[in-house]
Parts: sequence; C-alpha cells; structure tokens
Amino acid sequence: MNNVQPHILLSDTMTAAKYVLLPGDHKRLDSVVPYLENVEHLTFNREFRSLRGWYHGIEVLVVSTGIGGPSTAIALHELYNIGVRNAIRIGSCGALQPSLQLGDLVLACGAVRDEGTSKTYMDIQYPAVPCPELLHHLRSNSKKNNFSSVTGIVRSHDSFYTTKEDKICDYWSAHGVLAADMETAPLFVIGQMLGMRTASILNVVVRYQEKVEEGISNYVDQQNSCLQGEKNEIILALDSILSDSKSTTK
Ligand SMILES: O=P(O)(O)O[C@H]1O[C@H](CO)[C@@H](O)[C@H]1O
Ligand SMILES: O=c1cc[nH]c(=O)[nH]1
Repeated sequence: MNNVQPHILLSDTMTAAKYVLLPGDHKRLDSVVPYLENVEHLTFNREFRSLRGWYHGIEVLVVSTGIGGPSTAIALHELYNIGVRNAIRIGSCGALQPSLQLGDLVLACGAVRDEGTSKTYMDIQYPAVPCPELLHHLRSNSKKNNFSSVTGIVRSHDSFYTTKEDKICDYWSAHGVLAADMETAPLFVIGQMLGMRTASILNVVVRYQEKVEEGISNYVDQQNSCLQGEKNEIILALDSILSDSKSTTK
C-alpha cells in the first residue's frame, strides 16, 4: 500500500513507529538526534520535518508541527493514517506564573481551548486533557531525573501581538493557569477524537510579564537556560515512551 501523506510526506512503508515526538520548531529535531540510535532523516515539507531513530530498541518518530493548531491537526491526522498512536509534544511556552523559571518544564494536565482549531472539531464543552497514563509516566520520570517540573493547566492561544495580550495573560494567571502555548489544546482534543494517546511537555522560554519577543529571541539565539530545559524535555519524553512501552496498563 502506498499511502504517502500529502503534508508530512511519510507513509507506513517508511516507518512502523507507534510513538512520535512533536516539537513545533523543525530545528528542535536536531536537539533530539543525540539521544537516538540509527537516526534517519526522512522528509521536510513546509513546516513538517521528520526523522526516526531508536530509543532502547523502540522506534520513535520526531515530526515538527509548525506554529499553531491548524498545522498540528494536519500532522496528527496524517500520523494517525500511517499507524502512529502515541504523541508527546516537546514544546516551548510562556510562563503565566511568576514562580516559573526559564527552563522549567510544565506538564499539562489540561488546556484552555482559547484557539480556533479544536473548536472546529468539537464543541467547547469538551475537555482538552492528556492520556492519564502518559501524564503519569511524565511525572514519575521527571521525578526520577530530578527535573524542575510542575503539573497543571496551560492555555493554548492563536495570537501573539494583539493589544490585549497582557490583559489576557493576567486573567488566566489569576485563575491559576501555568503557561501559554499554541498547540496543546488542539493536540489533546483532536488526539482524543482520533483515538491517539497524547501528552504535552512545555519548556518555559519566556518569564511571566517579560516581553514575549525578547524571551523568544533569547531562546532562538540559544543564550540561556532554556536550552537545558529543551534537553530535559527530550529526555523526559523518551524515558516516558520507554516506561509506557513496558507498562501493562495501556
Ligand atoms: O516552540 P514551539 O514548540 O513551536 O511552541 C511555542 O513556540 C511558538 C511561538 O513562538 C508556538 O508554536 C508556541 O506554542
Ligand atoms: O508567551 C509565549 C511564549 C512562547 N510560546 C507561546 O505560545 N507563548
């Protein structure tokens, strides 16, 4: 069967992986390479770049989703079509709480659906939540590795530069939301609808009330502890895949 998917350009003849890591930025694939064996770079079309490798004998795909819900939804559908059933986002985020430091990891136990993509799939009453077993593995492996992480609700959004951003962030901060990204809510909702197990790890790259452009520029320039956070989230995702593959409860 030749089922090459139109955007990610992968087919089920190219990989038998059941697990995928999903960074937004395609450059983050290079940071995953040192942790995998026998890495093969597969495809690169639009924002979707892919590679596969092995972690302790488990085949793992890594596919970038680009920025935001629509491209993430496309990647998820096409990954489902080639047999992938477990997706862990390895993303970046802006903190919504002053206690969060650069490089801390946020493990999402739910996401505010403040974006358009998940709403086109499912009524807003439907919760955006991860697979409980995958979240459990993230939490226990974070503890084992001694990573600085916190579990809580995140907010997924569609905008960066409206005049209302500060107000919106303060509102969700006051209601205990930990951090903001753009893909976690659609990942959780659409994953659930497809029958895929999902989880999301977010590396803090912008402090609460810091200018978002400055935080992201520093991350892009690889100037700060965000890079350690990025390494930690990759190790955490891979160790959790290993735990999950050994688990009898899935
Ligand atoms: O670094 P990634 O994984 O792309 O995640 C975050 O960074 C992008 C914005 O700069 C958005 O995609 C947001 O969710
Ligand atoms: O504030 C931020 C920072 C990174 N990514 C986001 O989505 N928001």
